Amino acid sequence: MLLGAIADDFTGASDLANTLAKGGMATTQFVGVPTGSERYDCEAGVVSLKTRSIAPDEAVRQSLAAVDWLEAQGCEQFLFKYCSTFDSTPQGNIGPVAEALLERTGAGMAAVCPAFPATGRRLFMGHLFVGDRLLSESGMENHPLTPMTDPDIRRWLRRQTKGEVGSVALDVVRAGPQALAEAFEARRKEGCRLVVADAVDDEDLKILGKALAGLRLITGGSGIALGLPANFRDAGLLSGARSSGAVAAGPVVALCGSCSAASQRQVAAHLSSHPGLALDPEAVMSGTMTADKAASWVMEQHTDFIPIVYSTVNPAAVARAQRELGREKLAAGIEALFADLACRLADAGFRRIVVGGGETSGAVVEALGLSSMVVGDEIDPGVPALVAERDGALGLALKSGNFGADDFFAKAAGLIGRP
Ligand SMILES: Nc1ncnc2c1ncn2[C@@H]1O[C@H](COP(=O)(O)OP(=O)(O)O)[C@@H](O)[C@H]1O
Ligand SMILES: O=C(O)[C@@H](O)C(=O)COP(=O)(O)O
Repeated sequence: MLLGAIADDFTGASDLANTLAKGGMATTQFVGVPTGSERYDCEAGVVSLKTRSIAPDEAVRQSLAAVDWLEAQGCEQFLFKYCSTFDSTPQGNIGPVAEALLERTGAGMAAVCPAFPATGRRLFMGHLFVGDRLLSESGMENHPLTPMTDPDIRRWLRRQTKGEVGSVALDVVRAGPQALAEAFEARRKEGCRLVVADAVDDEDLKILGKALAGLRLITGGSGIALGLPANFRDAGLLSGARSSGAVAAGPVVALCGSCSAASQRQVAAHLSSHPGLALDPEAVMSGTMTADKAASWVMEQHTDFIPIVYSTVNPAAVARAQRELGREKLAAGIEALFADLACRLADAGFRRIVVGGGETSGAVVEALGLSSMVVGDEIDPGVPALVAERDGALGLALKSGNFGADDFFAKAAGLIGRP
């Protein structure tokens, strides 16, 4: 393993794994920190954690366990992947985890860059934009767990860190890899251990990647990885072999626990020509709707029609249900139903599962007891086809709430395996 990454959620891990695989690295996504002494022969390993919204101390503990394991696998460069909208609170977890990783890896300084231009996330003068809006006016200011009320990533990160935060502006990035590497070194000498770098398009990210060659630690969204495979290729370290998992073959189901604007559009588009079962939160919490009932409904459908089970509703309905049933309890109840449903269907012979939502994906993949997934072709920007081993090949797609075109569910079903 050459490059070891730690991602703070499962769909984010999948997003990063997609970038690395597209760049030509044989990539494996791990479910949590693997136990045991097995050595994996992939070129990039991405450990998926669920640390974005937990207590900072626990996020640090899990991230350090991940970096120790990756180092034991032979990695010499490490990447901490967080959300392209920098999802975090004034307490963390990006700053505390990044500082702990700096310490553990012995890195003198690490770049910070959430930019992901393909999905409209751009960083200019330290300010993060989503499309043509500042982050704090993009809807992310209303995020239920990590409201992003300040678009200045330098200022936001400074609130989370003990050490100084520096920055390099776009003109320095565009001066090229050499000048940029010198600017990073200058910031390090000034005492900055985390340095926020602007990036507006993919070329900027490729320059960044080149400037970061050989550094022990990098942090960012998946965009920061765009230029990294070329460093390993130029050093003659890549085999050029495509990761080839077995092909999943069998019935398919889609599960969506994401309520994002993109997921609402995708579920509505899917329902116009495919069967769907809506999970009513009250029915889930009272036990009127169970995984057993949902599984029976799925099994009654013709799987060629890609049935979808979803809890997706608009923000007003989410707020109402959270008020009445309790936000955390409800989230956990719905996640548990999806997790149980996925297991029942996989046990019943379903071989392809498309999941919408980061927390939902984490719950499903953990319940399925998968340990790793081989990363295949891209379905839509940021979402690859995955194949895992569970009594034979199991095809998966883990979609970040905000990602994917309107026809995502049908398209993914066709790309993660065959009937
Ligand atoms: N109808 C609903 N009302 C309230 N909460 C819901 C509803 N449907 C899903 N949830 C919860 O909302 C959260 C959605 O998060 P997630 O799966 O990460 O999606 P996203 O990637 O869009 O953030 C999950 O914890 C899920 O259980
Ligand atoms: O960087 C991104 O935007 C994604 O990779 C990501 O982390 C998405 O998180 P969720 O929207 O919570 O799925």
